[in-house]
Amino acid sequence: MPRSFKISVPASSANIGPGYDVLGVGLGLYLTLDVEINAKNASATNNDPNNCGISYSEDSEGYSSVPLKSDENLITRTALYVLRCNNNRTFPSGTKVHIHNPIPLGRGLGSSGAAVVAGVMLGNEVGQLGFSKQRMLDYCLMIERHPDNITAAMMGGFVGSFLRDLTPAEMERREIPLSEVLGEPSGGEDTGLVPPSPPMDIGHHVSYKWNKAIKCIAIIPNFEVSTADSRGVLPHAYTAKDLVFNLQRLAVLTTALTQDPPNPQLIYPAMQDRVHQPYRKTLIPGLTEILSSVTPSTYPGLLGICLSGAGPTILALAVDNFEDIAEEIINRFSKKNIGCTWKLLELAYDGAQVSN
Ligand SMILES: Nc1ncnc2c1ncn2[C@@H]1O[C@H](COP(=O)(O)OP(=O)(O)OP(=O)(O)O)[C@@H](O)[C@H]1O
Ligand SMILES: N[C@@H](CCO)C(=O)O
Repeated sequence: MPRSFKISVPASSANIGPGYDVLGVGLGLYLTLDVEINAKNASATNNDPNNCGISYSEDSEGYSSVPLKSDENLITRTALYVLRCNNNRTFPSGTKVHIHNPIPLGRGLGSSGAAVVAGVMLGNEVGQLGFSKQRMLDYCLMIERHPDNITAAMMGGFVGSFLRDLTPAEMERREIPLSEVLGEPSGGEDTGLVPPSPPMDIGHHVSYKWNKAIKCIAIIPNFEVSTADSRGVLPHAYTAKDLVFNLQRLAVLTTALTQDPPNPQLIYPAMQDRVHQPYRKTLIPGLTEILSSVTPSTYPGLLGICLSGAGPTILALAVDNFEDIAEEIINRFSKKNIGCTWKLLELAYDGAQVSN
């Protein structure tokens, strides 16, 4: 039976300063998948062994580099994971997925989180599995193992999340190497392996309010930092002083961003961090100076500034003066010979959606 639907998933910015692996906001920049299932048109799937033809719009980020084989592309690989956990080896015959991706890859705007959420939703839809968003988050967490980007992408808005304690057996299932969860690209062979299903209700989250006057300025440098590399430079242990520094700010920030009018004297210091940003300066030239020198007193309208996710994008929250704030940060990066683009984004309040 021919069927078509669309999946849309927002970009996201994680951490928001002190909330490393905890806070995230969905951003109004959407990865979209136009999906067609039409058994009569099977040739359009490019003879893919999993029955799935993939195309990207030419203006998509990563257009010339993302893999188009269903067992290599992060979106369809994730969908195959969900399907194979649920007794389907492949996509339905004649599945076509056309992707439009405006989210820059490897820049700290949650491109992989959006791809994983889109992939889980795709598996859920084509397999007609009927999972709730909460259950789909479990699948996402088997792939992207920190909850901040995927919760923001799935649920939208401003969210805080944590992972529940797992039993030893659940822990073993969740810590299975990613290659065994997603399967290695097999060159077309179906290995027949059934991947591990996720434990139930791994992620817990809460949605905060957000003062809608606050806009997000994303200043996006022209180089990539992979999340894995950016996590690799972090220490394994912290002093109590540094942890308390972050906890105090985290507690204040979640409410400060709801207040009307927003108070820059509260928000700016509450967005400081000692857990990840100081260590990531080795990967992002100029980071420390940028974070400390663009302030609400030099740029009225600015509320706070931080590294977006694992970087290198800088996220500035502001109610006014957007262009001047962006230009100042772009100028500071240009002194390090780094070019940037910038976007003014609203929050994506609704999160990931499927529509007909
Ligand atoms: N739309 C997409 N289609 C296919 N692969 C994608 C897509 N989006 C992201 N990816 C994969 O995810 C990788 C980027 O993931 P990574 O976690 O390093 O960065 P990010 O998600 O953009 O940043 P952050 O997690 O800090 O917000 C890309 O190099 C690509 O392999
Ligand atoms: N919390 C994550 C977000 C990036 O995926 C990090 O900072 O590494």
